[in-house]
Amino acid sequence: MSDVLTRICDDKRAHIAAKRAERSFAEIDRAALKASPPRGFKAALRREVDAGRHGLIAEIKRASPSKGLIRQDFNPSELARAYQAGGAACLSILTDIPYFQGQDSFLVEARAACDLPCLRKDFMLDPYQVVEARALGADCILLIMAALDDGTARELADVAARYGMDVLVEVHNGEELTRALQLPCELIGVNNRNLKTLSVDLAVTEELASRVPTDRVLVSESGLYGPEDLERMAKVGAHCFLVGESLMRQTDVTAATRALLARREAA
Ligand SMILES: O=P(O)(O)OC[C@@H](O)[C@@H](O)c1c[nH]c2ccccc12
Repeated sequence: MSDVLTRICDDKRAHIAAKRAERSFAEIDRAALKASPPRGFKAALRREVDAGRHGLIAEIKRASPSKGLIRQDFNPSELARAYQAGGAACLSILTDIPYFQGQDSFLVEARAACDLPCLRKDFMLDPYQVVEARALGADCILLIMAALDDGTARELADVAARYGMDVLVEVHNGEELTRALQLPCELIGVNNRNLKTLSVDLAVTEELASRVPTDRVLVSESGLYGPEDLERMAKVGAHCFLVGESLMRQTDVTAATRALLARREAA
């Protein structure tokens, strides 16, 4: 039986082939070159960390393979504005359709509704998707080391750089981290969720954090619910966070974002 990540990536390859038949590479390339200029994603996170604050990447995600439907009342523009008002530094928007009920239009709408840099959250396997991300307005893309060989990861990172986008490189174990550190990418995301089994453990960030050089920006991803989880991650040197479900389940997203970022006076 194949694992979740393998199934997602197999479906993604078929999806990319269909997209390519609909809209040629030359066409999306033209759209990418005309797109609104990239907002600095990495710079926005660094600004927060340098000011002694938590750098939050707040995620717009309607559903997931592990949780099913997460949010009923789902309006990407409103969510983007709510996250910005609550103090998020950046946004992450799921565009994968079959597993996350995402849409490319969610990225376009969310970005247009706020000033925050936006990550296209998807399973990137082909340069076509990277150029398409820029055409949709993305400021950053995600590269998942568990889904990519070294050569492809390098190629996708190079394409992103050529189009002025930042790259968040995601790892889940020491071997993937070693490979990620060979890439010319400053944002290293440690995913507390194993994408093959979907199990979550915050100890993953604790185990890997000390191996991330201080000139990189460490982002702890997944399974973070309250300020105490952020403080736990901050203790091992992670000051940036990617949070989805816990915020998406709240009625008042702005208040929830503020509460998540609130730090104890003594801290
Ligand atoms: O909803 P959570 O547990 O707060 O997690 C957010 C984010 O880290 C998660 O959605 C994620 C991390 N890496 C991914 C890769 C693909 C899809 C989704 C993800």
